[in-house]
Amino acid sequence: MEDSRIALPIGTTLDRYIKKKQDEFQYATGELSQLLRDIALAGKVVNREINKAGLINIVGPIGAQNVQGEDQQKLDVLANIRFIRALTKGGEACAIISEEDEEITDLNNDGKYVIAIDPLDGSSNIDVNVSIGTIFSIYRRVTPVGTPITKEDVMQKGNEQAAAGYLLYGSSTMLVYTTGHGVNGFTYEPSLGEYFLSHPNMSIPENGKIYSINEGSYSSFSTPVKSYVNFCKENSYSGRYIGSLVADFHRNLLKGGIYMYPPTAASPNGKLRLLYECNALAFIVEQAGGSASTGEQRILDLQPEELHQRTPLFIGSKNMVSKVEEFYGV
Ligand SMILES: O=P(O)(O)OC[C@H]1O[C@](O)(COP(=O)(O)O)[C@@H](O)[C@@H]1O
Ligand SMILES: [Mg+2]
Ligand SMILES: [Mg+2]
Repeated sequence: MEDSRIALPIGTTLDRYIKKKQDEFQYATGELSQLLRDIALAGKVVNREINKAGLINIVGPIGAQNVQGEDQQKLDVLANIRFIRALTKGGEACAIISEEDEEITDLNNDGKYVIAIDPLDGSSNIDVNVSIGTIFSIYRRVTPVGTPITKEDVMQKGNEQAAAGYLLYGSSTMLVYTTGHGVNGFTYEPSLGEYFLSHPNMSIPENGKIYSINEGSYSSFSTPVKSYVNFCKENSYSGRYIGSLVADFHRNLLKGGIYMYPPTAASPNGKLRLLYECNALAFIVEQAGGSASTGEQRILDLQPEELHQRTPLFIGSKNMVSKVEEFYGV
């Protein structure tokens, strides 16, 4: 017999939710909704491939490097193909910036939106069956529809995002997104092939006791970062670091915490990319009541100069991020 303590009524599907919000906020004429559906659909395909990755020879490196000199994994490349294909077929996107492509992928000049995407985040965890994700940002183009896209369309500040989200391929698969009216999370039910609203109006605790950082690089952290890490230890915070940004971020969003990727000897500007990693999560965290900073400046105010630009990132519970900024002297 079903236990009423654990059996939840299955309610709102992603499709129904998007439709309802579109009617409520009229945030678009339907194209933005369609883009979210396209991304959600590609996410289902990628999820299926990840689930059987070890069985169909798609784990491991592909033998090439991306523009940033990182070894591409087979799944990085496959996920990139899946998302680009879905966004191309949809017709709403005029351009895509991807971690896996050196240049902008030009699509339909009649599309109104520019997409920035990290198709597979947490590549080093693919082969070891640990949670990985996809991160995306959606911007409205600034040049007239029907004309070729320009640098202006692509190099927009994070605070211009129309929507942003991530897919987390974890112990369950989730889609979390915002269109600037709060953050909502949907859990994928594979047997029904549907995402259902499971985490409405997500908000991050103002204070947290989890810190996530690759402490192996401690010796090359700057003094403010070392001081903050020591502060976390003195206060007996829990150290939790999966090494998949999406997964670390998602845990901290639910529980309260901070994720940090500061400048290190190996990555003097930090490792994470502004356009397709940091901006999306910064928009989400702010919509959930948290903050995202370089240590000295709000992430969403940064003016991008390059497609694959990196930035230091401190993101999570508001009071934790302001404590880091205090150590920076902000
Ligand atoms: O191994 P490190 O240096 O701690 O870096 C881990 C970080 O690198 C990333 O894997 C970078 O993302 P990609 O896997 O998309 O390149 C983040 O997900 C993660 O938080
Ligand atoms: Mg990534
Ligand atoms: Mg990636």
